[in-house]
Amino acid sequence: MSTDAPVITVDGPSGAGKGTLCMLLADKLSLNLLDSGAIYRVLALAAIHHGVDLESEDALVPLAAHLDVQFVAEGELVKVVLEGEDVSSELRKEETGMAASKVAALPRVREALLRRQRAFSEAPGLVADGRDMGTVVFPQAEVKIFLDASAEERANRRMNQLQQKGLDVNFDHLLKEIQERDYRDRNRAVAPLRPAADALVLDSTEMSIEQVTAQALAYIETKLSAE
Ligand SMILES: Nc1ncnc2c1ncn2[C@@H]1O[C@H](COP(=O)(O)OP(=O)(O)O)[C@@H](O)[C@H]1O
Ligand SMILES: Nc1ccn([C@@H]2O[C@H](COP(=O)(O)OP(=O)(O)O)[C@@H](O)[C@H]2O)c(=O)n1
Repeated sequence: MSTDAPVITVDGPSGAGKGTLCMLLADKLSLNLLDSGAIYRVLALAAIHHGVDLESEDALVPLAAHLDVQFVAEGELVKVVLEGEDVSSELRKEETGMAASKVAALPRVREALLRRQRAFSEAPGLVADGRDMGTVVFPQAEVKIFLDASAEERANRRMNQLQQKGLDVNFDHLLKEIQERDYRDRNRAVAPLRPAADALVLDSTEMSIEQVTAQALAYIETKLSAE
């Protein structure tokens, strides 16, 4: 991978803070951003809208290969348009995340989405957020980070996030959903969630967003200056 367009991967389970960290890193380092989870979420929504069974690999592969999605930057936010329809708010719902983890368990579906994800790697470089960025999609990435936190802390963060949006949420229900999604992501046959052998593992359970960002930036600087 060319150092003209370095790739920084951030993988980890739901609620660990990947999206937050990646946005800050892309902003501070002026790099492109890939939210790979959004692609799996969009595919799950496309399947639901078209009445396609979330476990039918044969029906999902062509949908994945021809996914008509646009990510439109609108100031700080990104509007997600699926087949001409703004699906941004539907995209972030917990049930969409759960549906995404079902379609993401299918090997040929993952294969069909590989090229689309790799196309994000262009100058001046990329920060890639997901589950298999460092292990499968960008195995040659210059910098790999695996961001973790306890399931209880992640459920707590998700609860606060949803409450801030004015949604009524139940901690036990969220924790159960997070654990179910973790199990599916960690135990699937292809591209399971695990740290790459050469990743820095950061446990953010007891860390603030500022501390995580500072540690990640220091690590990135060390790695990129050693290239
Ligand atoms: N280190 C942290 N400490 C406390 N809250 C955090 C931390 N990192 C992220 N958060 C908050 O937790 C929630 C989930 O973070 P997010 O970045 O969406 O996680 P992920 O992308 O890994 O699912 C957000 O509301 C975010 O502001
Ligand atoms: N690179 C990726 C990204 C997401 N996914 C799947 O997509 C689901 C939603 O991902 P996400 O990153 O948007 O979820 P959160 O971490 O934001 O909850 C995950 O639970 C995974 O099953 C994946 O399999 N591979």
